[in-house]
Parts: sequence; structure tokens; C-alpha cells
Amino acid sequence: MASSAISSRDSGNSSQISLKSVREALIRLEDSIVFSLIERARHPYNAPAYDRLYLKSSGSSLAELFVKEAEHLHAKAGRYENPEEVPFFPEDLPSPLVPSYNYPQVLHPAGASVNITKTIWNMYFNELLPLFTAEGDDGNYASTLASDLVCLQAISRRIHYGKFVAEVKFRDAPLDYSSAINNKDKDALMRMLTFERVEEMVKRRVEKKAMIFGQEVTIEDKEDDNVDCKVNPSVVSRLYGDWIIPLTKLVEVDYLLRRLE
Ligand SMILES: C=C(O[C@@H]1C=C(C(=O)O)C=C[C@H]1O)C(=O)O
Repeated sequence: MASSAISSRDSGNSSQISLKSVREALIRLEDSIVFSLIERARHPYNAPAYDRLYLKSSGSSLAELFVKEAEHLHAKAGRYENPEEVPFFPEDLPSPLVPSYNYPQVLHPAGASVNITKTIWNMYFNELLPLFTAEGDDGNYASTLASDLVCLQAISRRIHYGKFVAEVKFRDAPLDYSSAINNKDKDALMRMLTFERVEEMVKRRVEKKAMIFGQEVTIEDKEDDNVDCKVNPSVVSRLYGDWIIPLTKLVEVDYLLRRLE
């Protein structure tokens, strides 16, 4: 299954994007998110990596420096040319060194600029990380932050995918959406784009993925059903229920409000 609904080389005509293909991309991103959390959980919380006082002279945390510098490198390699990718520190990013790739232009230009990375950053470091890491400090801050970066990128990509979801929903019912957009009626937009049954399925599926992907695999058959998971499946379900799904919907509403500019 492709991880993107729109940017694969042979996807051709951008108008072929559908709610089904976008939802398939979201399902594939669940795997990336669950695996990234499992990788991060190899290390304890490692508080100095996030403490601005730890790097005495810089005024930033090691986490901020790490993500900024990584994004500079990724920008040079062309990462942010893809409309699915949103940097956490868009200021002063270098231009790509690579020739441009012709990504299909699916999004409305005004909506393309929706960016809620600050909210995602605060949620990840202040709320989520303490829920799935053990207390403690093993000193491995570089590999810890490399894992944080992968988590942040996967979660942010999933949430900002709401732009594509919203574009498809708009194209499927332009008259209904246009009237709510013209009235700036956020509640009506939220009601129109919400599918509770789909959300319930997503939460149940990610919990199951965390259970399956996070098991210790042995060659003997296990008799014990009480397997220890590398990341608590109920934390993954909560991550989706409390943060990823509501923030995806926030991106959808923000995108739609700019869709007719
Ligand atoms: C992303 C969608 O929009 C909403 C958000 C969902 C999500 O974040 O998983 C699921 C259903 C909808 O309420 C969608 O319809 O697929």
C-alpha cells in the first residue's frame, strides 16, 4: 500500500485523489507512528535533552537544536518541496540542492499554508512523551532525539494530511461546504467533515497495531496472552483520540476556511 495518496511517481492526474485513497494513506501512516513510538520507548525520558538550561550558552534545548539542524539538512535534500511535509522551524530554511520534482498540485494555494506544528510540538513534548517513556536518564540524547524527530515528523505528516482530506471532501460537496465557508461557520464545517464511525475504527485499529507490533516475537508458541507491549496500546489509542484526530479535524477546518480565498 502506498504511503501517499498523491505524490507517487505514477499517480498522474491529481484530480484522481479520492477519500478512499487519502484514508488508505492515513492507515499506512498509523504503522509509521506506532513503529516510531516503539523506537523512542527504547530510551527513558532523558530530561536533559529537553531542558534549556542543559546547553548553558545556547538559549535553546538540545531538542530544538537537533530538529532545526535536521530540518536544514532535509530541506537541502528537498523534503519540504513535497506539499505533505511541514517543517517545525520554517524560518531560514536553505533552498533545496536537488532539481525540483513535479509534485501534483492538489491543494488550494491559500490552504496549503496551514501549519499547526507549534501545537504538535507542545503536545508531543509536554503531554505524550511522559506517557510512554520510562522515568530515567541513560545519557543517549542523540539517538533519543533522532527517534523524537521521526515521531514528530510522522505525527505531523498525519495531522497535516487533514488538508488533503478536506480538499477531497470539498470537491465531493462544493455547494454545501461553500455555504458554511462563506458564513465562516466552524461548527457546521466540523459537523460536516466528522465521521464518528471512522474515528472509532481508527482508534480500535491503532490500539491493535500497538499490541501486535509491540510484542516480543519468539519462535516458540506463547501460552500467555498477557503479553508485555513495548508501548502501551491504550496510550496509542489515547494519542489518536485526544490529539491526532482532533488536530487533524482542526487542520481540515482551517484549510476549508481558506479554501475560497
Ligand atoms: C480524516 C477524516 O476526517 C475526520 C477525522 C478522522 C481521523 O482523523 O481519523 C476520521 C474521520 C473524520 O471524522 C476522514 O474522514 O477520514
